[in-house]
Amino acid sequence: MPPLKAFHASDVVDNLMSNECRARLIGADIAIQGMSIDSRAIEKGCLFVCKGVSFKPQFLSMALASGASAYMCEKSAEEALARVAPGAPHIVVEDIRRAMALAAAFMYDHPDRALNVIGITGTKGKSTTAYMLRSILDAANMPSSILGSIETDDGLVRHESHNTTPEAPDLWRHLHNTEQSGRKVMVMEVSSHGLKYERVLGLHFETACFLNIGRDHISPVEHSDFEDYFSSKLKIFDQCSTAVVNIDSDHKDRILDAARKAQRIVTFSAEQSDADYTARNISLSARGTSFDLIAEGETRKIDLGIAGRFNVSNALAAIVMARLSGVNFDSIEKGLSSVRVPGRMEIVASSDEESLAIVDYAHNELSFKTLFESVENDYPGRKIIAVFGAPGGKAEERRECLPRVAAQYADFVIYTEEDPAHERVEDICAELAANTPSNLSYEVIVDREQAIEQAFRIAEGHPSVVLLLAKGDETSQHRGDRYVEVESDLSIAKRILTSCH
Ligand SMILES: CC(=O)N[C@H]1[C@@H](OP(=O)(O)OP(=O)(O)OC[C@H]2O[C@@H](n3ccc(=O)[nH]c3=O)[C@H](O)[C@@H]2O)O[C@H](CO)[C@@H](O)[C@@H]1O[C@H](C)C(=O)N[C@@H](C)C(=O)N[C@H](CCC(=O)O)C(=O)O
Ligand SMILES: Nc1ncnc2c1ncn2[C@@H]1O[C@H](COP(=O)(O)OP(=O)(O)OP(=O)(O)O)[C@@H](O)[C@H]1O
Repeated sequence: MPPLKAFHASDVVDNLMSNECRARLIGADIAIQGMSIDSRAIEKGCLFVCKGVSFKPQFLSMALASGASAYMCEKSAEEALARVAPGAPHIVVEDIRRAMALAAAFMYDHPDRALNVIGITGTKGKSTTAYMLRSILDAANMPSSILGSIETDDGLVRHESHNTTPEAPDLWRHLHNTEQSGRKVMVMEVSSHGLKYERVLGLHFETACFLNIGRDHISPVEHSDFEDYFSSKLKIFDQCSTAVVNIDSDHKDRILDAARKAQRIVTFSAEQSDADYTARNISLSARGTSFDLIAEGETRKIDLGIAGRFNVSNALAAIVMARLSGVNFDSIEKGLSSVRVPGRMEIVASSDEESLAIVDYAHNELSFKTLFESVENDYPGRKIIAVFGAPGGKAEERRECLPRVAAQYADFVIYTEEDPAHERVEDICAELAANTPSNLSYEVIVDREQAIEQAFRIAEGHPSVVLLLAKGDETSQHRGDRYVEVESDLSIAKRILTSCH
């Protein structure tokens, strides 16, 4: 691990107070180094943060036994925690989420000041755009870190991600690691939850990009309504130098209005000509897309190594952010032609191309509409068979809108498991079934592997496209409190199509 400065607990308190975050040190002014929010991953000498709806006092006992030097907690938890950790030095604060974010930025010494931090928000396309930008930066020999829903790679540590935007102490550690690894750029997806729950408080984005907005993540455990979801996302412009805005998005006037907080606004559009970066002559094929980029007074041909009309919009966003990072057009062309985004628009075909599967991450109304529309355009005359479900315990609106959108395009759907968490897959599928318009035929097969096999059986004998949706190349299902390992949709599709044809 790279060197990290040690502080005294009182330095942290002073820093919080200077940021208008009330804090009080109780006990010895002990040395602390680093910060942790998880008692199962404690580094010796760290400050342990006691927070969260399911926090238990025994996590604090575990953290101290594993070597944490001190802890931070809210006033309301102080008494209960002092009982399990008598005499342990601690910092008491009024708002733990704010305090942990500001303290982490301070203790990791604000690595964002030495980095080009690029934040991408929007309802759909964040991961895809991040991967496109990263592919361009690679082509330009500018290695970058990435934080997003697919993976976390900070130059020193690389693993699958848990959250799209990590909790603040993890975020600042990844920024610190990025700086230590010698990388100069951090490309990160910024979720509405990341913004709402202060995970990115204190972080400065050189560039903040707003891709689009649609209804999603509205449920008792997420956003209370669309306004809460949308206004959370708009907060990204409070902390950036340059705002990049897609003027094709719904609610574009409000987005542009919020973007005025930035020093500069750059716009892009795949549909209109009055943006700074636009696309013309879009030509789609099953395996990729090409278009003319009109920007900076010139026209250039761009070949995109990924299918789907909506990806032109993502590519434009990546191009703008690459230009703002000083990348030349040769590297942009090279990076975009070779891009692969795991689990997004991944096409698997049988040797005779008669059977075709698309593994994609579409799972809400906006992405369903764009994906189905794109498939209908790109594969005229083919039967469309879709396999999907809906997650347990969140985004419940999807159970109503996904069958409705599918019915406009698909010939047959199979409802199946998709991260049921604490609900029964049968119940979720029954809701999807009850919301299915009468013109769409469907079947419920709870086991996802069997559902996919059945989709290919139905497809046999007709030119068709089988859409395996919402899981991408994920290798786990969220069942109860556990993430159970399963074979990914991509792997199942490859296995079936290569063994049967
Ligand atoms: C409001 C918020 O930021 N919630 C996040 C937060 O939860 P929390 O603070 O309530 O913590 P908790 O899960 O109740 O656990 C309590 C604490 O005990 C600790 N713990 C737990 C077990 C143990 O043995 N020892 C221990 O120390 C945990 O590390 C945690 O700090 O910290 C947790 C651990 O880091 C996150 O999983 C959790 O995200 C919630 C559940 C979540 O996953 N939310 C989703 C909806 C989300 O954020 N999604 C967005 C993407 C969606 C979008 O596009 O907008 C995302 O950015 O991922
Ligand atoms: N610009 C876009 N507009 C609409 N739909 C899109 C767009 N880009 C991608 N999609 C669809 O959304 C799916 C998810 O894309 P991606 O993973 O890039 O989005 P995301 O914003 O990172 O999603 P999430 O928040 O769920 O992680 C894709 O598989 C595709 O079907």
